Amino acid sequence: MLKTISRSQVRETALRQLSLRWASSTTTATSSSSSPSTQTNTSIHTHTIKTPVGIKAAIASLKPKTTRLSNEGPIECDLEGFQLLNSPIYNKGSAFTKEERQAFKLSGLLPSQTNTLDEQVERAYTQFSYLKTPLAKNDFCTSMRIQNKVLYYELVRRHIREMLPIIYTPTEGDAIAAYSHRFRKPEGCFLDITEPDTIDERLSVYGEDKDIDYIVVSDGEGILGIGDQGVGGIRIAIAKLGLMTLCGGIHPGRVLPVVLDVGTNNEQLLNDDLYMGNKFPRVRGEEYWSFVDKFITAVKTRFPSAVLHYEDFGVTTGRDMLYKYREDLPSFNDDIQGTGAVVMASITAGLQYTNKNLLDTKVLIYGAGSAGLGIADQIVNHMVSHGATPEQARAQIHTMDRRGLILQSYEDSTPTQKLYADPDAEWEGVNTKSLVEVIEKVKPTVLVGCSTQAGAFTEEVVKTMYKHNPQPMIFPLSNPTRLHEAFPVDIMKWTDNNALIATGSPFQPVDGFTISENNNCFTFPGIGLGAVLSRCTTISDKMVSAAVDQLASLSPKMENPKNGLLPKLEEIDEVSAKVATAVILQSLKEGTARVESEEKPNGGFVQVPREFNQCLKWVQSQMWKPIYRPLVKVEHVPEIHTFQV
Ligand SMILES: NC(=O)C1=CN([C@@H]2O[C@H](COP(=O)(O)OP(=O)(O)OC[C@H]3O[C@@H](n4cnc5c(N)ncnc54)[C@H](O)[C@@H]3O)[C@@H](O)[C@H]2O)C=CC1
Ligand SMILES: CC(=O)C(=O)O
Ligand SMILES: [Mg+2]
Repeated sequence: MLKTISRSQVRETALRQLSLRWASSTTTATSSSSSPSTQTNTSIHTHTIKTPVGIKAAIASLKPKTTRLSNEGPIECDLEGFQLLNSPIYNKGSAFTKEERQAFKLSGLLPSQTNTLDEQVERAYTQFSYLKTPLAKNDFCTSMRIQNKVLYYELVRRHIREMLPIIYTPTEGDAIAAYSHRFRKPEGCFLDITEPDTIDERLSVYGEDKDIDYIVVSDGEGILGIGDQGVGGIRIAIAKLGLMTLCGGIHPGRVLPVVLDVGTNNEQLLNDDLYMGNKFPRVRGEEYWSFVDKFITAVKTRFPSAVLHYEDFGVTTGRDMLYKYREDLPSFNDDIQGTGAVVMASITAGLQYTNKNLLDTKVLIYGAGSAGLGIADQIVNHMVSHGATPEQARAQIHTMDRRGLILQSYEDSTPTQKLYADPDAEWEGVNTKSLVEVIEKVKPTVLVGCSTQAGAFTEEVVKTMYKHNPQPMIFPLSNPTRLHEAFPVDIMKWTDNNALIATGSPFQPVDGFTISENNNCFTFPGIGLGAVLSRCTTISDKMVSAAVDQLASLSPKMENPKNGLLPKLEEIDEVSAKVATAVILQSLKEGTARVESEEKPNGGFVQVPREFNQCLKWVQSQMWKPIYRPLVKVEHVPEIHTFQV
């Protein structure tokens, strides 16, 4: 129980906490025999601490200007009254204890009863359930997220199956499309191409050095299958970061959503008086890339240990960006690598279940854009790491776009499409625009849809797949739900319930068969967490492949044919921790991890266990959890805690 605390007690408590945390951080990672219950939740995340002068001096005498963020014990807080209630990181609403209410001048601002987090979650869920439309529920969640992070994440965690489609795809797509009309409160960081020299100043509001672990950036051109949404793209960055916290345990005060407002080609937005972004066509070419260069430089300089995640850029931009800056900073394109990895994991699980060989697998990708080509690349990476040459692997993959099967004679193909183009001579006499004819010739093991063409996997298409495979893998991945190439209920009907399905959005089971949501949320939070914790210099293909193998190994399909290809959503935080562990171990193996060169505040260096289960425990100990912790009143604490991101 927290009592009113005097300055000297505060100092004592703070110092005790610090020394405890520092002491325990020495043993956490290195002690292989400690049980989970004795493991301390000591994060390697560090930040500048601004505590009262006396404490500052004491801290300085102990070691440097940084302290550790922990996941347990009291938290220092310098806010009070309305400011505290308005700080989503610290706010507990009706759960502030009597003592905290007195210490933080909250007594007159709250009704007399104190609630537990359980009671708050129950009340919030009842309010959520009353709301009639997904968008109204999405608004409710947004408002809760900017009021109280612990309550929000605990609410969503407990109702993840029901709430994920509200806070993520498909509802988030509708919320983004309506961004300027439903706007209430700004969140995130807006970078404006008309003011390229203000990038660092704009980022500086979010701190410096080690204040930020993870950044999601979008220019809003290719949002969730609904195309160009301009400045509304800020919300995909916010949504993805929400999942980084929910599934990947990244601290919600140490993330940064960024939109690059470079204009929009969406006529509807350009003609909308309420549209809140730059009202001119997208800037391209040299000016665009010079803006992006400045952004990357600013990120590297200001937040040198942050991981950068690209989301929903246009088809060629996203790819160019990934490869241009890949060696410069730890960066990752979710639509290319995250999606590729989860599809490869589903394929691997399907191959294990049907007892087929990876290198004999033929894949037809319908929709050779960012996601489709990312999937193709990931399949190649995986085949190569399992013994194929890149040429052999690419020969197993066929791609189609709006022109039909991509042939070598097509001059307007992108460089990546050209890698997968089929020789014209092999396709003489075949109508390469017909999906059915292409399937007849290729006889693919797997058909992947990321074309945004609703209903493209017709009965004839699916039955042709089934004719050549007793258990065809059919993955309609296009979001939102209405754009799916086929619905699972039809695919199962047309294949006598024999298809192995994974979808882009959630679907109900069909005849007791779970339909796995082949969502990249099974990969990006784990890959991102692994990159943050390993402090890797780059996110390599092999690190992504390690994530694939780990995710596939968690497939529940072998246990019961009615299970899905991927684990249950309810297990996603555990899945992410395991994926992160595989990524960290791979990074250590490759020598790109910097975590072990991080000096601990009490001297010595972080040591990450090499044994999988021990490393997993360490990873789990680093993950932020939505629990209320006692607040300790101090005069100054890191400003980062007050951000609403
Ligand atoms: N489930 C998941 O985790 C993810 C799903 N997606 C979804 O995948 C879809 C595609 O996304 P992106 O690749 O980013 O878009 P994109 O615009 O880069 O690619 C779409 C591709 O589909 C092709 N296409 C259009 N009409 C076609 C037709 N009639 N026949 C064959 N191909 C056709 C286009 O030529 C283009 O190559 C979206 O719906 C997106 O929401 C994307 C990323 C992750
Ligand atoms: C899920 C996702 O990243 C997309 O549809 O773009
Ligand atoms: Mg995306």
